[in-house]
Amino acid sequence: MDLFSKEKQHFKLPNAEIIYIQNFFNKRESDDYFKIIENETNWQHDDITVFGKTYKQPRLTALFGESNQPYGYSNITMYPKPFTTNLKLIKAKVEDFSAHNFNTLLINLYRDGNDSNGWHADNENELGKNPVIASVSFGEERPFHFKHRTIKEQRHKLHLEHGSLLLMKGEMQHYWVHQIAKTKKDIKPRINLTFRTLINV
Ligand SMILES: O=C(O)CCC(=O)C(=O)O
Ligand SMILES: [Fe+2]
Repeated sequence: MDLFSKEKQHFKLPNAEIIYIQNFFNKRESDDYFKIIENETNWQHDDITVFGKTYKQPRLTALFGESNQPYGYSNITMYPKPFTTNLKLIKAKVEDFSAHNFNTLLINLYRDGNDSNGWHADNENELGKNPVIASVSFGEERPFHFKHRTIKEQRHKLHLEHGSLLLMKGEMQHYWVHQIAKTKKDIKPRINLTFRTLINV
């Protein structure tokens, strides 16, 4: 039955391919995974340096990997922990659906509306040329904004619902940037899992 309630949206945009599945996990699975991941994860709170000034990153993070290869972005180098049983289950389902293998998982915990993820692209060399990135969301729904770097009218917003899957493919990480903005609304925490494939560079 679950299959029929899944809504799949396919967005064909200039220089990007985006697929969104609303109920990739059902409500019960999503509630359970939210609690499990929130409690089982050893959250990190890293410093980031922007224009020579050091701040605490406005969210908590954790990295999981199939090897010991570190992953670095915005002056942060993260060292992976081995995948847990639950994270392996989520990864298997995402891989099955996307027909793509992932070896790395970056998890973000947005504790409240003050937590955010500024405009960026996931374009590090070790992600390869046109990376496929799979993003699973649990908890509070937050808008995901994305805009084309040069085509100014290409600005969009997708509400990433509890239990949803967002696939970013094609040239997206070269031509587009994305963000999770802060909000003044009184909101509950959100967990986002981004599966990536690191290559040896
Ligand atoms: O929280 C999200 O939905 C986006 C996360 C993200 O862009 C990232 O971790 O690179
Ligand atoms: Fe990102």
